[in-house]
Amino acid sequence: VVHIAAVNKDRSFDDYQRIYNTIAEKIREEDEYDGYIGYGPILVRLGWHSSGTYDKNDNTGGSYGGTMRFKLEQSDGANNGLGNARAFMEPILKEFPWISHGDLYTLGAVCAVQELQGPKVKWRPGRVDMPEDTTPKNGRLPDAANGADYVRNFYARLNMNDREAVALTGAHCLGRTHLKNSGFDGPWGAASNSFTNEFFVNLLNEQWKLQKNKAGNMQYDSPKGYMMLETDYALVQDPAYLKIVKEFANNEGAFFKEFASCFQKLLENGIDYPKDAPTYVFKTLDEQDL
Ligand code: HEM
Ligand SMILES: Cc1nc2ccc(F)cn2c1N
Repeated sequence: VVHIAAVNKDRSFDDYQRIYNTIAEKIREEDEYDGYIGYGPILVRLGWHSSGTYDKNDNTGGSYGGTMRFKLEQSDGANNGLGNARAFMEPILKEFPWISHGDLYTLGAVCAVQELQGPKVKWRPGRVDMPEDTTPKNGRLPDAANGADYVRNFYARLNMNDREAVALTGAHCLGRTHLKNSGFDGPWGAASNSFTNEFFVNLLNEQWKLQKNKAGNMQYDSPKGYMMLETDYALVQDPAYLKIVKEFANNEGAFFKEFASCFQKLLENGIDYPKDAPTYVFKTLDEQDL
């Protein structure tokens, strides 16, 4: 499968910055969502899950075709709860009908990372909505009840190495788990809406106890009421991953640098960009004094 980015000469940086600002202002406005966590974390998850179906072996899946808009992909259990993120995006699609779903879902994720004080993430337009029959089969998104070998294998399918895998999982500094979505119990204590390296600091500093939660699923809980998935905890069980976790826990800049590059790579997996395709770095609302 080949997906060529469509270079739309009628649209400029300002058009996309306007969509960025609309999303960012809506995140700021609707701050009560999910116990005042806000929509940022779930917008990051929407962009990530739109892209996480990619398979480097046949170049299928990924963000290009915007197939997250179809009910088949939405019915994948791993996508439970993302309807709230899609509902958030409905009015944006109405106001800007010229943007593709793939571009909007990935732009929303970049906007959320930046507005939650994370690193600047480069973004390129050009994804083109594909028909329903191109939707990848369910089952490509990861399952939390696994260890390091599974995690390494899963990320290899997305063409991500150990450092990229650890950095990407660092997005679990945001938001929380929800029993009704995933069967994992999210603490209110550690849930956050600012992008930091705390995921790595907590992994190393908290005492973790593997136990069955009230839905009968295994998760790691800490005395402070924090939680980690088995796939999160795998990052301190595997010596190669552990080394990177320690680096990112002690150097937030190194984490930000790696996250910025591999999050863009994740959101662009499977897409061929012509050499005249533009690359955008959006300004935050704060940088525009908005
Ligand atoms: C092995 C890989 C991964 C697994 C098994 C996994 C699993 C999960 C699960 C079970 C939840 C809770 C969903 C809910 O109950 O609402 C969650 C939340 C989340 N995940 Fe992951 N995840 C993985 C990787 C990633 C990556 C690569 C990113 C982004 C770069 C990411 C971003 C998020 C965010 C932001 C949330 C919070 C969403 C919210 O607060 O509504 N995750 N993840
Ligand atoms: C704060 C926080 N956010 C998340 C998101 C997903 C997950 F699996 C764990 N998380 C934790 N501890």
